[in-house]
Amino acid sequence: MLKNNYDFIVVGSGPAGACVASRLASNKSSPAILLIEAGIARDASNADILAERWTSVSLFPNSVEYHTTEPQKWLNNRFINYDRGKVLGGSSAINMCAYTIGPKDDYDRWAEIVGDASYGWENAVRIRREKLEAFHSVTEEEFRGYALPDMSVHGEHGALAVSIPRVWERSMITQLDAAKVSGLGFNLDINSGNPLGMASVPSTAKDGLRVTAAKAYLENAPTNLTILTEKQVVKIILEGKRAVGVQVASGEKYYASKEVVISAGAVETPKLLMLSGIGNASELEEHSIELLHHLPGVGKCLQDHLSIAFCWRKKKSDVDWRQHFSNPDAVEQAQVQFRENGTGPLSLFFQGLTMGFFKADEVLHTKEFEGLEEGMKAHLRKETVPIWELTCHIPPCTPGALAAPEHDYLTSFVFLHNPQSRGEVTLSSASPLAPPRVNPRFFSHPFDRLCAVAATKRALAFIRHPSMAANIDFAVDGPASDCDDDVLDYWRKHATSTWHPSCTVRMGTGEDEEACVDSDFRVRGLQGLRVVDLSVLPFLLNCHPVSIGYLVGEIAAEKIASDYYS
Ligand SMILES: Cc1cc2nc3c(=O)[nH]c(=O)nc-3n(C[C@H](O)[C@H](O)[C@H](O)COP(=O)(O)OP(=O)(O)OC[C@H]3O[C@@H](n4cnc5c(N)ncnc54)[C@H](O)[C@@H]3O)c2cc1C
Repeated sequence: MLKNNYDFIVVGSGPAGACVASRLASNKSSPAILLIEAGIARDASNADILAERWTSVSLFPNSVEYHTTEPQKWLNNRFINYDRGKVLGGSSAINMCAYTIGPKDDYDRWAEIVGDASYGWENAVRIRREKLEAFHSVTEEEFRGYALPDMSVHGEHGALAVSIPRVWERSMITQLDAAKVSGLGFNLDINSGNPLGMASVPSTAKDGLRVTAAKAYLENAPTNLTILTEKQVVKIILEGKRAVGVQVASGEKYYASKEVVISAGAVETPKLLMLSGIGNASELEEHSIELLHHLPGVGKCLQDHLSIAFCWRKKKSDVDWRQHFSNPDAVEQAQVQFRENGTGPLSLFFQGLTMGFFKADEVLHTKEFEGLEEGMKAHLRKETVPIWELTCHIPPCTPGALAAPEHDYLTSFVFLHNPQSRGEVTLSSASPLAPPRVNPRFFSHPFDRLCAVAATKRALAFIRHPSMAANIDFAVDGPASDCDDDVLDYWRKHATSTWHPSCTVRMGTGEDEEACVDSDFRVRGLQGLRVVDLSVLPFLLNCHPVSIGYLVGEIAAEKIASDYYS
């Protein structure tokens, strides 16, 4: 029978929560850990095939919390998709499996902002080498000139499988060769600490199968780790200024003699804190929630990466997957073959992506740049810090391409890094089952708009370079012209979130009035309560951040263990 008392309770089983729960449970003192997840425990053996990573949100509807933002004023008042994983493993079970860690300068900035070397590049490398990564590089000889992982910064025996494809698709090679000759820049290892240049990006996968946080950390859980699924935590129970347990929607209460750790993600964590009476006094008052602890920064400072897709019709096909995926019988056969012996089309398609991070120094000589605070300006000038990202090896997803699926397309995404727009997560009601209001205020900052124009022009210049243009017939979806107004108009009409919400329960020093947790993840002013997920980032790192979720989990587990068991 399920007991009610534990040493630690962890709420949410995404990359950060699964990692912290599993690492604490493995401590030699064998503490009793309860991990509570609102979503289902999806069978890891079902169709988690990497080649089908694009369809995970539609393939597993019962693993998704469907959501949109508030209307985005600077994006023509559009509602932007804000889905999240609601399943064991969190969003790692529905994401696109791109594994990037970002620039080393970001880590050192994080350490500097919060005054704690644990977050610096050196320690991040130690954790990835010793605990986190199980790097598989099985690339066949003929492709090795395109990827050479720097194994001095990667781990080989950690919890999370990270892989580079065995065989690379033709169109990826075209894109990487073009990056080499066009001046865009090429990178043999996007995760070396310097992400600048086009590269083949590794995946959180092994042998062509997605690896979720649940697979990496929760399979074969020790008996002192109890995992409860389909239980939504609706309240953190406080006794005075100490967290002592949680209550779930069905009414049961669970108690933690040591600590409660909230890892519900950057949207749900601030919501849960506010529902529990921890947040900005005036906002709680608006919803008649009793204020137990005034913490003004809860839900503030939301950051995310804005992105946009462009599409061109190709003259001739240089991909093999279009015909495959448009034939349902072939898809079914390939699934059977892949499940039987891991071979066939599904072992070849979309095993890798071409992706690169880039600077755009023209934005450094503008009034928008001059308007930024000095620390940010200095950071943007650092050697490894990008302004934008280009991803190319993507199936057609824009309206023009979807309307004529019988053709081959080049689809590219441009992402904005170092976003300056700041949003917030607020309550829509005091009911725990009501979705929160999410307002990223995308594109509200002039610097983001400036960078969108610069990034688009640079991306278009790459596609127009003869090495890429040789196979382009005409543009299908993109700005009407290269002039700034048309580029901005295209972004306003079509830009989307990259589903990288972060920074809503920000880590910081005592001088930062809106900082909610200290660098040991402790909620300021309370005992027995930590937040461990992407909410705590002081700024959104310039990468796809699942890697940072795992890193945060590993760092928190070390800190908590050292407080209780060293
Ligand atoms: C569609 C999509 C594609 C993405 N693609 C990529 C990619 O290719 N590469 C990359 O690096 N990143 C990607 N991301 C982002 C990445 O997956 C997330 O940044 C990462 O999973 C965040 O980790 P987390 O631990 O902070 O939270 P989450 O992964 O959000 O996990 C939080 C967990 O807490 C649970 N929970 C929430 N509230 C409660 C509650 N009240 N009680 C109990 N449980 C609760 C949720 O159900 C969820 O399982 C993508 C995200 C999405 C949605």
